Amino acid sequence: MASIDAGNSISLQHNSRDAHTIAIFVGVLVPVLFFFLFTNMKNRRQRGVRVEVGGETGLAFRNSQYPTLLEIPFEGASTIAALFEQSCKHHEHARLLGTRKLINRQQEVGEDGKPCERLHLGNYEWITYGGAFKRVSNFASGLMQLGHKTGQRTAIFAETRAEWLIALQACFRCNITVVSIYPSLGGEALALSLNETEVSTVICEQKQMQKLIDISQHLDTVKRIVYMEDKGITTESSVSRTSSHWTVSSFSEVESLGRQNPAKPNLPVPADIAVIMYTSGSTGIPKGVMMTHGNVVATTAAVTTIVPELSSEDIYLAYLPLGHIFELAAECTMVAMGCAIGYGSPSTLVDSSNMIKKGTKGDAPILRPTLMTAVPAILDRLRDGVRRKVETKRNISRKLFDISYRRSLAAIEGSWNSGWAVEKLLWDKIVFRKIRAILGGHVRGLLSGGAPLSEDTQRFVNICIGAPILQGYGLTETCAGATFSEWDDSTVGRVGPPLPNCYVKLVNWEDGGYMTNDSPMPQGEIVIGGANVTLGYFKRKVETNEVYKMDERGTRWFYTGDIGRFHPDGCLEVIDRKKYIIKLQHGERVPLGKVEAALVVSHYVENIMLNGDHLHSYCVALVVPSLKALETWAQREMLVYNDFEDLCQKKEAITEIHLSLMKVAKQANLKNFEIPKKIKLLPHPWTPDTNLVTAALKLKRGVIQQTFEEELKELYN
Ligand SMILES: Nc1ncnc2c1ncn2[C@@H]1O[C@H](COP(=O)(O)OP(=O)(O)OP(=O)(O)O)[C@@H](O)[C@H]1O
Repeated sequence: MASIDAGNSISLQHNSRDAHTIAIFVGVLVPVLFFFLFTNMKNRRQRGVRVEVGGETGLAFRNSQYPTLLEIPFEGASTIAALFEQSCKHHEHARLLGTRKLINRQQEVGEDGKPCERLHLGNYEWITYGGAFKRVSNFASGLMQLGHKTGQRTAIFAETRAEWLIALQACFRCNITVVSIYPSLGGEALALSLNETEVSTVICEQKQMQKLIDISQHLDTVKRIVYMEDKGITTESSVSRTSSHWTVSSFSEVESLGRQNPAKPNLPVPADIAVIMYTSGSTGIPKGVMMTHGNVVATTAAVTTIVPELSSEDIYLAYLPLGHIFELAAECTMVAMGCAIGYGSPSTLVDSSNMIKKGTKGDAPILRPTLMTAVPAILDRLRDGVRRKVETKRNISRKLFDISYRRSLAAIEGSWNSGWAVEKLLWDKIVFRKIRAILGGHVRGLLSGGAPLSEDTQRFVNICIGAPILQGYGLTETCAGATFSEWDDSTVGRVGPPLPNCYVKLVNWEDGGYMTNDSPMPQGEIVIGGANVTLGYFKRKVETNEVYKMDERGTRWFYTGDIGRFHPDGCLEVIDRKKYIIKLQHGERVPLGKVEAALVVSHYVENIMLNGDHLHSYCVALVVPSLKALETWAQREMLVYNDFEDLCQKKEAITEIHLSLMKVAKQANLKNFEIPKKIKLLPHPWTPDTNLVTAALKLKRGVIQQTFEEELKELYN
């Protein structure tokens, strides 16, 4: 018995040891093995593949999932008008356009002591796809009734709002080409673009009327104005003053005119020009790009493949300028998939936005979007806002944030022992939930584009928002999209493989020394070919022929002037624009935009422009400091100063910001010659109104260099 007992106990011990081993194997090794397998598979996936194409010799890639180029999102949707009509029928009862109710406007005094307007906004009020289709049809009929003829052009001169999209779609139903104009455009540029494109009807916001009145003597072709009504803004006097020149009608008058006089649509074909869109103007005078319906639907088709399971369950927050192709393409994509679009603005986006009345809610927390777009400057601000908020917290909360951030970062970067589901849930619940609430708490994807995004910002926002930050690369000339990083690609600093609607080719830039046989990665000028490449610049044949080329196989190529490199998995990294890669006195090359994107990570920096040239051996920088960050530091240091302007002159402030720039430069592995040796602090913000940045918040280098010529000279003394 005893031996049996002993044997039993031994075999029991054996069994329990075996069970233990199995448990360890199943509980630890299997997940670890799976983790490595999965991570490897994800990281090794070939996202872009080589392709043989026509035209200039180079190295071309296409999207690995699409052997042939995608041109339309659905059967029959070959124009934006047809796509809109199909979607409205298919999603008739789903919500399409949401606008916040304006409760009142109030004049207050801002933090800087200047008067400012604050808005008390209520909930979103919605129009369904069916309702929007009726309004579009009515507005289209109304325009015809007013006397606007097919073949004449309209201009939309307004901030992003539901009526923008209604007017745009209405024009397309009558095959009218729309000229899109940024509301921040100054009088002279406004007159120039309206005259150049021979616009007959301007559709604007009530608040933009005065700008038109001021230049009315210089407008050669405008015959009528349709203004979008704004609650609480009166234009009676302006309307009567202009009536001698133009026919002036309100948006709702045109709709009701159309309702009473329905007209047959005159639908476009894919080759018709849908939009003449002006480029941002970051490198000079904006050029009008002619985009066909075919171009826009090709972009729409491609972008629908980027966001998984895009559907009428999705809510998109629209607030970037619709006059920029990035926003227009995003909204067309949302419409194609039946999503709801809630309108907001950069100055009312979150609770702390400068036009939101204290104690009331920003657009995002009310709308609770699932998808958003952003330009890098906005993501940088979001990151700074979160960092500032964390800094004001008690020591323990700060520590908790740091730990959770570090652990989440390690998980994303592939550490096997962090970021497991339970741990992730814990950090989400106790740390990140509050940050996510800033944008409503439901964002599942954020699309960034239009300019270089710093790796630090991309990662920071990705972790804090808990959603992928997809980076896209494209130009107005390529109808936004050329490449987009993919949903499951957790790397930063790259812009993904080619979109399924185009090829992306690198060609040698010998003068700059970027060659397709460079090692370890091929480099060169980025050339884009496919259905999204637009017709060219309006009335600028010479410039068009310089950068647009048709190859022997019928593919249209656009030479972007940007320099990039392809990673082994077929993803593109944009190095910078040719124009922005400058050579210093001793021949070192500095990609200004890329370096600025790394330096803007300093929490002291609101805006920065790096400057360098072949006459000097070092770079310098003009910096607009963040008022909040610099003043908080100055108070902590008990520095005495009169006002912000005075603070920006203080040696201590300059040194503090310079040190911070050097720190972030080191973290981003910048080379010594890329780091500015001297800096100048400028107290006034660079906004589109100052003409120092574009409507999409990109630097206008030429204008900045001219405006601060003296300051730059001083920095080189
Ligand atoms: N993800 C990105 N990373 C880096 N640069 C980008 C990215 N997306 C866009 N860009 C830059 O933006 C440029 C396209 O910008 P856009 O079409 O808005 O007008 P613009 O080129 O700034 O204006 P203009 O042609 O009048 O100077 C590209 O050529 C590229 O330099």
